[in-house]
Amino acid sequence: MSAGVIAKPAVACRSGALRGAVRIPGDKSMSHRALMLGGLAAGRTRIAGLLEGEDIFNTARAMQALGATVRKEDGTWIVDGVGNGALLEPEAPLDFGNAGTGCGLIMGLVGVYDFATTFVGDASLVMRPMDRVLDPLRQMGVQVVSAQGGRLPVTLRGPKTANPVSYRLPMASADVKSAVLLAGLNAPGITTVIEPVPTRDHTERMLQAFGANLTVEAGAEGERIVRLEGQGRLTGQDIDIPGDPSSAAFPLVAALVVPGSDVTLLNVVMNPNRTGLILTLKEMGARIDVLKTRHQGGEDVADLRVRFSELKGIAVPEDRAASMIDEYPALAIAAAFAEGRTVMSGLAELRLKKSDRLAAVAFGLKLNGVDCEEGPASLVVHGRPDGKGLGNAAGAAVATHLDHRIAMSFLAMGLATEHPVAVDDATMIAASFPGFMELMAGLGATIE
Ligand SMILES: O=C(O)C1=C[C@@H](OP(=O)(O)O)[C@@H](O)[C@H](O)C1
Ligand SMILES: C=C(OP(=O)(O)O)C(=O)O
Repeated sequence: MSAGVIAKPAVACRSGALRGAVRIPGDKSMSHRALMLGGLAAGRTRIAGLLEGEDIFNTARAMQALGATVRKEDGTWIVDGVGNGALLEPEAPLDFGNAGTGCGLIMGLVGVYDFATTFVGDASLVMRPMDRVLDPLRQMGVQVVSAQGGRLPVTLRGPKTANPVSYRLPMASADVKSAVLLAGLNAPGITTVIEPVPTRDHTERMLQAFGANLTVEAGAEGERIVRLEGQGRLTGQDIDIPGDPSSAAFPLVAALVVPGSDVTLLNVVMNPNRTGLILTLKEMGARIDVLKTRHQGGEDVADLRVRFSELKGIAVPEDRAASMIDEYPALAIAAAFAEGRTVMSGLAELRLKKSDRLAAVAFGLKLNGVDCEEGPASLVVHGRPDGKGLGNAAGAAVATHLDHRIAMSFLAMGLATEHPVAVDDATMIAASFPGFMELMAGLGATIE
């Protein structure tokens, strides 16, 4: 949210059983990539199911500033691309608002071009370290001017000809992997990314669908080696984007913790790099049925039937973190209603998201009566299955720090606590889940 926008507090109250079948909005990761590759490819890309969230609109505006045409016609987004290698110099700084992925990926996409591009963002985005993306770009010959630690505002100027690199990811990050691959599209020869821990692979899948020569090979000890041939032709595609599992997480967790609930979430991406939350909740005793598995937009998708469940705490395997990185705030809410202790570890990356999510979740849980311990990269939650005594009778609000997932997680929590749960600002929910309030109300949730 840009400075000057007025915060909109919200309160969730203990609700009766949640019931119904709902369609989850389009996947945010896929929506960013569809607009970027559509804007870059030669010819027309038609996108159905695009997430109409603020993070995505910022990517759409950036692609327009780089020469693509983006418009909506009869419910479908139509993108006319410039052709690989033919992005235009933007006339003004590109403003990514709250969106780290939009910003990081487009730094790769356009940063290697031989002109200057400036990147700006909101009060959350300017706090986020972008050096993780800028370091490989520097190796490719990009000149970087930035605030301290690679923070925004950042200005990039590419070399006459970019060096293709072989880059081993120092952290599990699909954003960094994707930025390097997108930069490699404009470098002669082969760009290689080695990821020690697999992360979401939507960039690889979509690049292949647009015609890029990209291969994935298994390396030693579970490494993935991605090789991309630069300067190839990309051709516009028709894409049908399925529902975002990271958005599904909120009604899913709400249905698990509100007694009597029986909810079906339609059309959810089931890419194995995105399903860590479902696996974890099932280990905790969640009744989640994965129904009608099928294929859409190059991904497996399914409907999820979710029923109220008696959950028990577990130790969440650390090596699962990348497959549920955005879902820990929602998982922490499920853990607040589980019998016993839930131990989440390997969470250093959570401190670098739209907010310091480890601190924000621990603060919100404590404010609402949940016993928890925050470590440098871990969170232990002691659950209270019936929600008795939980919530904040005095109406104190959880600080959301411009983070949509903190807002939605705590609103889901308040549906099953004895006292209401308030958040200081629900406006950021529009980043990823514009119809959240209406969707939850349709299921029977009381959120004001
Ligand atoms: O590639 C993506 O679309 C995303 C990757 C993740 O970030 P990292 O790759 O930095 O972990 C995730 O947190 C973000 O919401 C979306
Ligand atoms: C971290 C997130 O997004 P981004 O990194 O794109 O800002 C998110 O949506 O949870």
